[in-house]
Amino acid sequence: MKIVSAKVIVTCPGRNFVTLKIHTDQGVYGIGDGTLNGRELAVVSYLEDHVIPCLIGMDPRRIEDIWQYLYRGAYWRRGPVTMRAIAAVDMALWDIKGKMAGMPVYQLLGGRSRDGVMVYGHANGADIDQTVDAVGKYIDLGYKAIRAQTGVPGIKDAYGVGRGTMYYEPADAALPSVTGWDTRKALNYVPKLFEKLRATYGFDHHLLHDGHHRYTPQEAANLGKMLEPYQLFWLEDVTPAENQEAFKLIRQHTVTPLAVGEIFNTIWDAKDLIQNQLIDYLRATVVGAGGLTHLRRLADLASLYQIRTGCHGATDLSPVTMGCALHFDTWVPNFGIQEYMRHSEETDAVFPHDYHFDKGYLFCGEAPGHGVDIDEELAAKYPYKPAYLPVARLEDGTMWNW
Ligand SMILES: O=C(O)C(=O)C[C@H](O)[C@H](O)CO
Ligand SMILES: [Mg+2]
Repeated sequence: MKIVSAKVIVTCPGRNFVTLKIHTDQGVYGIGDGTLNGRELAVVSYLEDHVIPCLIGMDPRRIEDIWQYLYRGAYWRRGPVTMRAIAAVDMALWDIKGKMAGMPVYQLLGGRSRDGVMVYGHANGADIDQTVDAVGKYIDLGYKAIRAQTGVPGIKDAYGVGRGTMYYEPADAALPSVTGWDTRKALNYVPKLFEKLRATYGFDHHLLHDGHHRYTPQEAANLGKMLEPYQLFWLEDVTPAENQEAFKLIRQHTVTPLAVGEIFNTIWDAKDLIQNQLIDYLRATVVGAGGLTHLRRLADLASLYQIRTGCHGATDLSPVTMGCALHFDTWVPNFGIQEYMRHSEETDAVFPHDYHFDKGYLFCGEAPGHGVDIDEELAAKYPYKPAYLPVARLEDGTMWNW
């Protein structure tokens, strides 16, 4: 069996997606996601100019060998562009293997560990009252877990407060828009949101919050401590994780569960965090961390330390990644939760899929492969549109982490 051709499809049904389609000499094809929000065309070039020429003639059944070939063979290891390109190939190859075997991907991974995949939705509002109302709407929709982000008085366009209630699309401008940040203001306000959420809805639902890399380790420890009475499911990306040791300081001061890793590319980004038990949930996902082949290595290492998975699932990850993630989540023994930011109707139409939401859970389908396809004719109607993530600056103009 051989790979005979592969192509990259870029489409923008409301936001940009990079999709790889690999064809084999047996008439079977596979689909993979390589979207890198705000830097999409770098992955397109990496795939078209440097990966696809090497794939032609290879045996698509050799998923592991092709992964090693693209990782070790590049010499230049890791990084978001390389690892997303590898992920796109990997997803397409698992899709092909599933179709050849007549089995859904979760069966190939080892079979079902659970009936459904618990997800969390994104509630946000301009202030505490609006955010509390938004959480109520998610509860009415049957969600068991909800991430809550609020606008903060005095902070321009605080992270997580989007346009619309069901979609949050931060990559919103042809050049990066400038948002603000002020830790003092956030520390004054965010705990009050969770106080009000618990007072309004009680403690039956899981609540989550994303610090989006804004706090220093000391500030993060302070926030974690202040949030303890509200029993969060997790506090995410509370400080940047390039320095994995930084989490020791946070851990010493708070029992609020910590999640990190949506920007991790490989197991090396998470190794010390995992082995020192500095986090509780790992946010790495299929497109970010080199596909299913590499993500399961991360999950296995994490399982030795009772750390559970919580795959990134924002809308910049295409339905192809969501499909793969749901097969992974259905299998992985140390599953924690799956993020689920709904895609727009236009996106869902471009990527027909067989997963579905019901009462706070997502369910992957039983179609052979990962169950997500691309309607190329429809995709062609939505050409690429440059869109950047925002940047963040402090009040005095200093560049900060968005
Ligand atoms: O979903 C989350 O937790 C995020 O932090 C979303 C990110 O801002 C988004 O994926 C950036 O492209
Ligand atoms: Mg996040």
